[in-house]
Amino acid sequence: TQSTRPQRLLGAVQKNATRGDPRSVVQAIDQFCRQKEWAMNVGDEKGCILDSVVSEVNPATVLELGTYCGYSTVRIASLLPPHAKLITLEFNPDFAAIARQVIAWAGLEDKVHLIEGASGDWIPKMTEQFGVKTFDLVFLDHWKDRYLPDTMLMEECGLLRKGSILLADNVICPGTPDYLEYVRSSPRYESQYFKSHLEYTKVEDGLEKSVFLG
Ligand SMILES: Nc1ncc2ncn(CCCCCNC(=O)c3cc(-c4ccc(F)cc4)cc(O)c3O)c2n1
Ligand SMILES: [Mg+2]
Repeated sequence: TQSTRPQRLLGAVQKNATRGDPRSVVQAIDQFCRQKEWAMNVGDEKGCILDSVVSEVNPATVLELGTYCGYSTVRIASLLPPHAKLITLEFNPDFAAIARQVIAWAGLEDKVHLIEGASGDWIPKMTEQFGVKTFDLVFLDHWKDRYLPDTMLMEECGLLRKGSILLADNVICPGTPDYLEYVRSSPRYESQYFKSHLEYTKVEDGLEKSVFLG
C-alpha cells in the first residue's frame, strides 16, 4: 500500500537524523521538504522567528494548536527550560501517530504532551485535565478559521494571563483575516507582525505575535 507524506517525512527523520538530537531532526525535515516533498511545517525561516520568541518568553507552559508531524513541537520543546511543559493538540490520528515518533526520535517525549482531539473540545478541559492554570505561550497553527474562536475561548476559560504571548502562523498565507483584525484592534492585545515567507517558498507569509494585556 502507498505510504503517506507524513510517513515518508518520518522515514527521512529516521534515516538522516541522530536519535536524541532535536536540531538534526529539524534539519532532516527541512531538507526533506526542500528537496523531496513540500509539507506544511512552519519551516526554517519562520522557525527562526519562532525560536527567538520562545527563547525570549522562556515559557513554563506552552500550548500548540495543530501538531501535524511535530516539527514546531520539536523546535519549541528543544528550547524549553527543565520541568517546562508543552501541550500540543492534533485532530488527525494519522498525523498524531507520526508526530509521536518524530518527538520520540528527538528525545523530547518527557517535555511534550500530545493530545488527539479538536481545540474547541479540549481548551475548556485544560485546567481540569492537566492542571494548567494559564499558558505563557500559545502557538496557533491549526485550522485558520479556528484561530479567532479559540482565542476567545482561551480568554473565557481564563487560560491567558497578563503577559501571555500568542504566536500565530500563516496570518497571510493561507491567511487568518478575522483573527488579525481582532488582535490588532482589540485594546486587550499588543500585536506585532513578523514578515517572512510561506515555508520552503518565496510566497509572502508571516507570524503575528500578540501580548495579552489582561
Ligand atoms: N480545531 C482543531 N484542533 C486541533 C487540530 N489539529 C489539527 N487541526 C487541523 C489543522 C489542519 C492543518 C492546519 N494548517 C494548515 O492548514 C496550513 C496550511 C498551509 C498551506 C497549505 C497549502 C498552501 F497552498 C499554502 C499554505 C500552510 C501552513 O503552515 C499551515 O499550517 C486541528 N483543528
Ligand atoms: Mg502553519
